[in-house]
Amino acid sequence: MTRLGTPLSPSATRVMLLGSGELGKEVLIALQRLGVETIAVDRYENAPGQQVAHHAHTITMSDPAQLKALIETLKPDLVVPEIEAIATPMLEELEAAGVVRVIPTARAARLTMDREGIRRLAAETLGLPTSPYKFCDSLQELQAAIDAGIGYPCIVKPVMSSSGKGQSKIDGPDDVKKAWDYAMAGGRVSHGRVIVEGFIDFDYEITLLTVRARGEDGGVHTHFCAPVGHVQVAGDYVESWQPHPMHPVALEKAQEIARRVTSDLGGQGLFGVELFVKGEQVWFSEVSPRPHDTGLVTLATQWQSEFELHARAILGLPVDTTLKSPGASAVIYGGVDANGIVFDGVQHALAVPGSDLRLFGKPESFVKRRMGVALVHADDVDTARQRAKEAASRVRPARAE
Ligand SMILES: Nc1ncnc2c1ncn2[C@@H]1O[C@H](COP(=O)(O)OP(=O)(O)OP(=O)(O)O)[C@@H](O)[C@H]1O
Ligand SMILES: NCC(=O)N[C@@H]1O[C@H](COP(=O)([O-])[O-])[C@@H](O)[C@H]1O
Ligand SMILES: [Mg+2]
Repeated sequence: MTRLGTPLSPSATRVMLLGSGELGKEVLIALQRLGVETIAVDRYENAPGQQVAHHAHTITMSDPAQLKALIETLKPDLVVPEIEAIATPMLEELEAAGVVRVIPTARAARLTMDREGIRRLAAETLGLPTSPYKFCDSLQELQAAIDAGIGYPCIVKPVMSSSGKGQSKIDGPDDVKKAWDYAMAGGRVSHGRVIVEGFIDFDYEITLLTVRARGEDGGVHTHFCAPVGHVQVAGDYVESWQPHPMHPVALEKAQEIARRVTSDLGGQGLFGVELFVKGEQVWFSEVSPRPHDTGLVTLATQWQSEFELHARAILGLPVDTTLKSPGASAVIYGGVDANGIVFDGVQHALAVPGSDLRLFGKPESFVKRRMGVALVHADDVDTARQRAKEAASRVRPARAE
């Protein structure tokens, strides 16, 4: 049975987010609406989620000592990882000692923290179809892996990175050194290890948002959202839409892969299962044991967004993954390197029929930093995609005078 308390009182239900970017901000808002006392932690001050939580803390989350000290001092009921780069072995220790419950589990956070843990689990333990891959610790090993069978084209990624940071495609021998150097510069935590993956020539890719939530019978059940289609540029999502139509055989395979990987990771919460599809063939790519950036679209398309679903599932509450309307999202990049930027054109953007915006409030903008997103609901996905791109393009980030 779930009992929720009153925030800022001794009865409070207290939840700590580790990472408080745009995705965490929406989870925090969903928790706030249920009267949960929220603690937003990030690596820099005034992160988006810190601006809406009851409490804000800034630490190096990859430092086990700092993480332990904060959790032991604040003693939250739940710890909710929002990014990969966290000292997850410390979370496992604290969970094992009964100090805290980690969402979905500390083991899931550790396995998905780097590409090696989750890829070996999916491909080698669970036998799920994936691209061919190899892990390499040097340029020489990378070249050898390509020559020994991965071949061209292939994709190189730092083992610990996200949103395409440090990722590049290799089309031939001339690109190998460039890709290695780029990976070394782009990882979240310096780590001289990469994965090289054979290139999958997919028809389309989806995120299958999958929720493990407790039912009234007390058991944990798996629920699927309608497939989210998306377009990625340089490994970073720029556009997503829901629902993405799928051949029934491919959809069944996608759900089976998602069910198997999320059941193994266990616990309660929402997962973003990334899949590549070609005809009736489906490959597992990776999984986030938390809301997914491409799932921002659900703020416009579902009765319960992926953030509300996560909040409900982690609190042991029932969920409803029903679609409300077709819709789409389009990313707004910073376009400039500057602090405290301004956004012009918001009134024109919101004049697009069915549109909404999220401006995340990140204190510092970079040319390619995601600073906001346009959301649109419409009668069909094609219209929604056109309108979302139009709305996003009408927002013009600029340096403050
Ligand atoms: N083996 C592959 N074959 C073809 N395309 C790929 C492959 N691996 C990655 N991609 C493309 O690059 C995108 C980003 O890859 P991936 O999801 O592994 O990176 P990421 O940095 O973890 O991104 P995010 O954090 O946004 O999920 C994929 O969504 C896909 O479009
Ligand atoms: N693909 C993962 C993803 O989208 N994560 C989201 O981006 C934030 C980091 O943004 P930043 O790099 O701009 O600080 C994270 O905190 C999370 O909300
Ligand atoms: Mg991805």
